[in-house]
Parts: sequence; C-alpha cells; structure tokens
Amino acid sequence: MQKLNTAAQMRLMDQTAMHGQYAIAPAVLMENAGHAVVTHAETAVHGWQGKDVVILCGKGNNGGDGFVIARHLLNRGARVYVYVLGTVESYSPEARAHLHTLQELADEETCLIDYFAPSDKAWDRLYRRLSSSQVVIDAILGTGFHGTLRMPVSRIVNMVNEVAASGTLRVIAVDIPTGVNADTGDVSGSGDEEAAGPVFADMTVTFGVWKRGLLLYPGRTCSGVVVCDDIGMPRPLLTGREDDGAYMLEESDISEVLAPRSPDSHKGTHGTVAIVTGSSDMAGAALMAARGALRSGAGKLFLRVPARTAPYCIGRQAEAMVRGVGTGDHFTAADAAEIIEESRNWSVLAMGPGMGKQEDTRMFLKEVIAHTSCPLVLDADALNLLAGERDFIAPYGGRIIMTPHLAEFSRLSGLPLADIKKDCIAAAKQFVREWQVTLVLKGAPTVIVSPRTLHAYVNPGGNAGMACGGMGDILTGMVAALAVHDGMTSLTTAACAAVWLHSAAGDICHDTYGSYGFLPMEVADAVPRVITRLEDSRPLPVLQRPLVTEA
Ligand SMILES: NC(=O)C1=CN([C@@H]2O[C@H](COP(=O)(O)OP(=O)(O)OC[C@H]3O[C@@H](n4cnc5c(N)ncnc54)[C@H](O)[C@@H]3O)[C@@H](O)[C@H]2O)[C@H](O)CC1
Ligand SMILES: [K+]
Repeated sequence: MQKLNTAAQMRLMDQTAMHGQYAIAPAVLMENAGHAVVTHAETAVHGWQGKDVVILCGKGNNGGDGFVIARHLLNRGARVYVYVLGTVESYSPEARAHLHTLQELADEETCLIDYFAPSDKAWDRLYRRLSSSQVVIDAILGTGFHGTLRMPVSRIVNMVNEVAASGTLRVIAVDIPTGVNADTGDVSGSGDEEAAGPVFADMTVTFGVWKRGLLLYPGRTCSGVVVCDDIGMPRPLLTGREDDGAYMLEESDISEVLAPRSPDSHKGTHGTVAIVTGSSDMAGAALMAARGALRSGAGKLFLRVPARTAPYCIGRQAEAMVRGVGTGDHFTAADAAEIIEESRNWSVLAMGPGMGKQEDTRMFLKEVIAHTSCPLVLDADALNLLAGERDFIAPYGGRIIMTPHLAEFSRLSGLPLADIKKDCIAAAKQFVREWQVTLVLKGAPTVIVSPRTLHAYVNPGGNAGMACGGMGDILTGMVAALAVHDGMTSLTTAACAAVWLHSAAGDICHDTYGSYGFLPMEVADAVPRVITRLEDSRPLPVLQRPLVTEA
C-alpha cells in the first residue's frame, strides 16, 4: 500500500531524515533525487546520449534537483541547457553546493548555464532552445508550490506546454509537475483562463512516497507515467503510519484479504446477503445490485422489493430469492416490521438503489436502521433520504457503509460540490468524523475512509467507461457481499476490496469492449475473472493443492 503524502508530510519526512535521528546530509538526498530522475527517465526518452536537454531550475530545492540532473546527464552524453530561475543567494545550502559543482562543468559545447532574466531576447532564446531540444526537465516547482503560477514561471510553463504540444519535446517532471498542488491535485489556473495551467508531463519521477496530487484529478492528468523512487529515505519514514494518513490501494492489498475458499465450505459459509430496494420504475437497480453481490461470491441472496415491483424481478435473476413486500410500489413504514424480523437471518443488508424518495420510505428506512443489528450498506436514494440525518446515523455508524457519488455526498453532507472537489480527501474525512460511518466516496478516484482510524484509501483503478447509470448499483451489491467475505477484518477492508474489484472488472471491460459502451452487468460478470487473477498470483493454500502433482 503506497503512502499518499501532503506537502507538509513531505517536509516533516525531510526534516526527520536530514535533521532528526537519521541525519542524512541534505545534499545526499538531493543527489539521490537527481540521479533517480536521470535513471528512471532514460528509457522514456530512448537514451540520453546525444540528446539536447533543457533543464528549468526553480528557486527552491526542486531547482536544486535540476542542478544534480544536469551533471548526471553530462555523464550520459547529453548536452544540457540549464536555466537558473532563482538567485544564487535564494538557494538552500545543498542546492547552492550542487550549483557550484555544475558551474565548474559549464562550457560552450555541452553545458550552458543561463541565469534567466526576462527580456524579449531571453524569451525568444528560450523558445528557440525548447523548440530545438528533445527533452525538457521541469525542476521549477515541487511540493513548495501553492496558489497560482506567477510571472515569469507562468509564461515559461505555457511555453513548455506549447512546444511539447507540437510533439517534439518530451517533458519530465521532477517530484511533481509545476503548478500541481501536492495535497489536492488542484492545478494552477483551474477556472482562470488568464493564469497559466500546470506543466503537462509525459513522466513524473517523485521522491520518497507519492504525493496525493499525483493521484487526484486534475493533477493526475498532468503527471503522465509516475515513478516513485525512495531516494534512500529511511524505511520507517516510507512505510510509517501518518496521523492524517492516505494510502493508494494496490493489487497486493486486495489479494491479501480475499482469502481463498476452503474446499469444504458451503453456501452458508459465504454469507446471506439481503438487498431491500427498488420501486415501481426502478426494478433494474435492484437486479443490478443483486448481480453485483452474486458475482462477488454471496452464499445466498435475498432480494426484497415493493410488491408491485416484484413481478419485474422474479425470475430475472434465478439465483436471487425474490419476494414482494407490502402492497404498493415503494416501501412504507408498515413494511419495516417484516424486514426487521427477516433480518435476523441475514449477514448483511443493502438498501437504496432505485428505492425512491417518498417520505414514508424515509420512515421505513430509519425504522429498519434503528432495529436491525447486521452490517448495512446504504446507497443512492437511501442516502438522499438520510440527508442531514447525522445525529440519527452516528450511533449506528460502526455497522454502516455509505457509498455516495459526489452529488449524493453533497446532498447528504450539505457541503457544496465545489468545496468537496477542492479537497475530496479532507471532505471525506470530516464527514466520517461526524457521521462515524465507513464512507465510500465514489468518483475519479474513489476514496474510502475508515471511521476507526480516519485514514483514507484511494483507488487508482477504473475508467471513464464506468461513468454510466447502474455501475453504482453493481458496486452496492459487491460491497454487501465482500462485507461478509471470510477474509474481511472490517467494513473498511470490505469496502476497499469491493471498490478495487469493481474498478478492476471495469478495466477488463474497457480492454474487452473499448473505452465506453460496456454495461454494468458486464462489469459484474467480469468480477470472477479478477478474483481468479488474484488467486493465480497467490500460492495455493495447502488445502487446495492438487492431491496428485504431475509426475
Ligand atoms: N525528500 C524529498 O522529497 C526531497 C525533495 N527534494 C526536492 O525539494 C522540493 C521541495 O523544495 P522546496 O524548496 O520546499 O519547494 P519548491 O522547490 O517546490 O519551490 C518553492 C519555491 O517556489 C516558490 N513558489 C511557491 N508557489 C509559487 C507560485 N505559485 N509561483 C511561483 N513561485 C512559487 C516559493 O516561494 C519557494 O521559493 C521537492 O519537490 C523535491 O523536488 C529535495 O531535493 C531532495 C529530498
Ligand atoms: K517540478
């Protein structure tokens, strides 16, 4: 599981590595950082030998990395054109030291150093240099960036993007593309045509651990292929838990918790999943949630829908045990007692997809939440019906997973959409602090937050082909089924596993059908292939090893 740090967490990591107990000399980390960029980018630029490389060095330590990069490129046979955007005095001691070393290597043929002072001639010279080079190294701003880009940086960034757009220039970003906010992925100039956008990189070599802005949109769009190099940071700093923790979900994390089934298991072993949802015109949502649960290994699947919806569901999914409830086309308070009674035999209960927003359905929902004891997965209309009901939900939060998309989250929490998008991890954590549920904030990317630790788990998978009605209904069923899967240690683990599997299945559909047009049911049907892939990558437990191995 990769840590996703903020700029402040990176500064603390640096401080501890350099000035705390580990006492690594700052110049050493900067040396390692610069060397990492040259090494990791070599393949991407098809070798450095004979290349003309522009290195744009900002006035902070990101720029210092650039001085180191220049030296290593010389050793690999490149010609370097170094633009120094800071004054020598403005640099840290380690950056100044590396600049001094580079100055000793400066010559007319292979190592030109330009102390950039904006003038018409200087802009024209830079433009021509970029246009005649094959690679530009963005060592302008790293984790120290904030706000919006200002002159002359803003004009330099626009120039780099303009020349790169003509296809002749490869852009390598140092640590993070200039203009991307390391904490939120927000970018300089977003929403302001006048301001410069961020650097659009083909590749980013980031140091120590990932920054959140490399995985969150729109920053992710600017980062290209991201490679993370530990640059020799002490391991406890790379893997240690952070107070305000955020982590990127990886295949190995999911593989670990999807415990293989023991050969002597039976349907009762794998949980009784109940889905109580749907309404007159939304039978499909109920069926998609059912499919998601079945494809994720539910042992038994009960589907309870309003009486008038039942005819449209019965027999549509043979494996689901369907029954109509009440007499109408939506759930009412009078239907609660029957569901509460039945829930004694259920391992988990999911509600919401296509449930409708009638007031008496809200009464039904609150009655069921208050009088059941099994884990609950609440999605879609269930969330719309619970908008503002924080004080009601919080006491039950420990057994509730909520799965809103951004608009539902805005209605539920009362937060404006723009504020959520500005820092979705912070918004998600604050919500969980108050509502005390496990939150799955669906989006690009999806963020899961644990009520126990308030740590956030970001899922990198999925694609735009999944942006269609019904995908969330499938996920609801998957979350319910994973909540009762043997290997799950918590509702948060189950939610992470379901979200990861859902997006991996969506990526299989993307590869199979194309960038969009595949159906939610096809995503559900691809889930077993993902589970098999995970199992194939894991040594078989003794119980499942073939009794007779090939002679
Ligand atoms: N362990 C590590 O990760 C290491 C990281 N290194 C590199 O150090 C930078 C962070 O260095 P820092 O000096 O803190 O910040 P920057 O270089 O990003 O630049 C800050 C500099 O820029 C000015 N600034 C801020 N916002 C703007 C803006 N909107 N427009 C213009 N200028 C802006 C600010 O005033 C500062 O002066 C990290 O990213 C790594 O690349 C170490 O080299 C090795 C260890
Ligand atoms: K940069």
